Amino acid sequence: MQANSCGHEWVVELTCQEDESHLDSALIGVLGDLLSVDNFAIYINKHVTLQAPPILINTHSNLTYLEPSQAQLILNKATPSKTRVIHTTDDVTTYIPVNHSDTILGVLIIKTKQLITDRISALAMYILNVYANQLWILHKSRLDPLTGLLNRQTFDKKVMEIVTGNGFLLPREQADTKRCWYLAIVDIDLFKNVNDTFGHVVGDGVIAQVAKLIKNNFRIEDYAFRYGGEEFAIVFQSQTNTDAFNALTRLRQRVASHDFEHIQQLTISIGFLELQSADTVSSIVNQADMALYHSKKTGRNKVTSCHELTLSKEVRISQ
Ligand SMILES: Nc1nc2c(ncn2[C@@H]2O[C@H](COP(=O)(O)OP(=O)(O)OP(=O)(O)O)[C@@H](O)[C@H]2O)c(=O)[nH]1
Repeated sequence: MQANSCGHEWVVELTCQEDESHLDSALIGVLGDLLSVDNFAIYINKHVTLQAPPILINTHSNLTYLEPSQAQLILNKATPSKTRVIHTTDDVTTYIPVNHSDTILGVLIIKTKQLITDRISALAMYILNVYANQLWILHKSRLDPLTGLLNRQTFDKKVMEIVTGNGFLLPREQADTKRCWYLAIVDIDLFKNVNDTFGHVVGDGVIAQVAKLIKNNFRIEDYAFRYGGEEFAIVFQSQTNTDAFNALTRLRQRVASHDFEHIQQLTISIGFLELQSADTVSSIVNQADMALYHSKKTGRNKVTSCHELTLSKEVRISQ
């Protein structure tokens, strides 16, 4: 796309994007037009507000692929709004930070035979600032204001991405160990009593506190959502159903032993299942809900695996 000297068309192209993957594609296109070379790579921290390593977004880049930890080292050396240039005998590498306010969200790496002009470098920085602002706005729009967890609207999309294998999956430390994705639905037990006894303000505080315990109990590459009023969804990776059960049991125990302000004790009930590639979002949620219902029905403060529930029903039917 051609743009006038101040890049007006490029800014419009970036700021009209409402979807993060489309925003990434728009940035790749704009930088391709601006730089007129294919030798560039864009590494972005997709978690935005969390300290997570940056990942490559233009995966067809001609540059040597950097592992997230290597890209992180480059990011650590970056200063907001300052370009860094390294000359070697064969070429010149230019590093341009992607920053929002004083936070560096990523880096653009350009390899050329000759130093790029100051105008191109300044325009690239300007485009990256616009991209970072738009990324920030999209990120904020995915969050629930009370808990800071991902909101309900983001849930279906993220689950679909994972089920179809199109999501941005951050690499795990032991990348060679196979892990599966699981979905858990978590519901606060007898929460109506909290509201009725202490009022909605205390109730809101309790919801925020449970959200914090959920966040602290899972990994940075897992996803936690506020699914409804006092209901949460966690999409996380585990090696086996038993590992998933244990992780959720740890959360259940942490909530049960947590000292909540005003209220004495609080428990949660959980239902979970492994995500399969043929599933639809509604069937996944239905199955998790069934397992959750079982936890509630059999006394609350429990974790039920959908898999175990199905097996035990089959055993009962066959008896
Ligand atoms: N404070 C507060 N309360 C909420 C919010 N959203 C939903 N609730 C309340 O959460 C309560 C949920 O109650 P129920 O669905 O009856 O379930 P429960 O009392 O938790 O009982 P069980 O789920 O059967 O253990 C209702 O009183 C809702 O008004 C919220 O955002 N803030």
